[in-house]
Amino acid sequence: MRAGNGRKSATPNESHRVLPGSDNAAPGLPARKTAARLLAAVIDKKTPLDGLTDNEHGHPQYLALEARDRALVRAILATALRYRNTIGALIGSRLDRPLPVNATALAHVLHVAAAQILFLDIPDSAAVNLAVLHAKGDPRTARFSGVVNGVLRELARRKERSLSAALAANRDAPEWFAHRLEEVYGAETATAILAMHRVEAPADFTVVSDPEGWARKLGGIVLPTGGVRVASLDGAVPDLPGYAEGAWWVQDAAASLPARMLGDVRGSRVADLCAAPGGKTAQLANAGAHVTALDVSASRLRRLRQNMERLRLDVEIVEADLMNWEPSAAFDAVLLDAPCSSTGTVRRHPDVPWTKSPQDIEKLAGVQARLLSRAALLVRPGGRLVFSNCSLDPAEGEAVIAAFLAESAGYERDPLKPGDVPGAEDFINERGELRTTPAGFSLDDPRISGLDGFFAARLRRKS
Ligand SMILES: C[S@@+](CC[C@H](N)C(=O)[O-])C[C@H]1O[C@@H](n2cnc3c(N)ncnc32)[C@H](O)[C@@H]1O
Repeated sequence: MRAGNGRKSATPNESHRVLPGSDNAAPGLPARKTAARLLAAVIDKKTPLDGLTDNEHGHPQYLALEARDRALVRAILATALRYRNTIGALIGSRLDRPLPVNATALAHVLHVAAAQILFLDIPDSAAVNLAVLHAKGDPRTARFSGVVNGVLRELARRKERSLSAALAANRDAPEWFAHRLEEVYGAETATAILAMHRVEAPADFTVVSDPEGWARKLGGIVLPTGGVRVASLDGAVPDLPGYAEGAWWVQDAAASLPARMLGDVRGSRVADLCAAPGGKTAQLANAGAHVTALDVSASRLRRLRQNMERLRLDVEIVEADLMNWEPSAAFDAVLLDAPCSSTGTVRRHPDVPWTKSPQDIEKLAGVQARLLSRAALLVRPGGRLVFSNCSLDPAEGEAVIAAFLAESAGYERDPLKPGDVPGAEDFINERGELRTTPAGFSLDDPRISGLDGFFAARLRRKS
């Protein structure tokens, strides 16, 4: 199959004009075009997918679609990103020579179609025909429409034979990320983490009470950490039983652990810094603390307020930058769930490794160090401070804490002991810190296994 030669290859700067005669009204074509456009934004411009597919402020092309097509676009993109290298290798194997490096528009059309053919429940013929129409309608790809047709038909014809070998031969992550996981966790754990990144995460719920009852009503299981896990949801979260009455909130099992590391907070004054959208605020308020929830983002605080209203939890909400916030008195306990690279959430956000870089991790580690030094000033003598985030990288976790302790004589470790947070015993490291990865909670069925990657350390301000 010919990919065309370098001289004739398309340039990324060509316009997105639609060629005359292309069938723009074909059912399903706008969804495929949108998927390719958003894939380009993620891969070429490093734009996070969450923003592009936000139902209020998302990409205009996405917002123009009906709800069903939006869901299709999200499914195509999640699949195309989760299996990006496997898909790329299979496309490559059907080409005589690699695609020219600047033929990115063509690559995105092929990846969007291949994701459907290889992994989604969509007829191969529909995926191929729409990709060909798509290619014909865009001046950047029109001359490659024959290549698109040939490559995708071959891919569909041989998928039974080639897919499992390709899955075994490829790591579905950018090289920097796979390499870093291996360096930090060793080859075996890195492989297990990357395998979990291919699987859609289950839905986890933190319940106000009666986990067994809610597991039955939601069709799930009770996790060792006390939350409820459902393999996949039937419909939208607000339509589930218990939503309106505030009986639970959606929160990954790992994300539920840092707030519990503060211990018994009943009646204590607790500051949840970097609080929005409020999963940990809800845990602390539900446990009986007087919570001050602070965040710098007004829009994220709006979501926090709505969540607290639904859960009927009373918390003080402060919109401020932690770096210059001056509360009137110190707190009994402080939780700092700092902004991070989010590399622990790849199962839910498969764009993360493709949009983040080692430089982002380095920059975020600096932000975390500054926020931690600031948060440390807000704890009363003898009080506890928990620092957490959802990065898999020790530069944003273990190293931040080690550096903080090295220069903060007024603080000491308050190591986590087995039993402090029931169900988290397997995740306590030798320094008494919490470290989870998606390879944890490994059950027989991968669809109900795993948890987000999280780090949390507990410190005490010396009296
Ligand atoms: C990881 S999220 C917090 C998630 C939240 N703790 C939860 O469990 O739902 C990090 C938050 O930090 C906030 N943030 C970032 N920089 C901040 C700053 N300088 N001051 C206050 N909040 C900040 C962001 O707006 C974001 O909401």
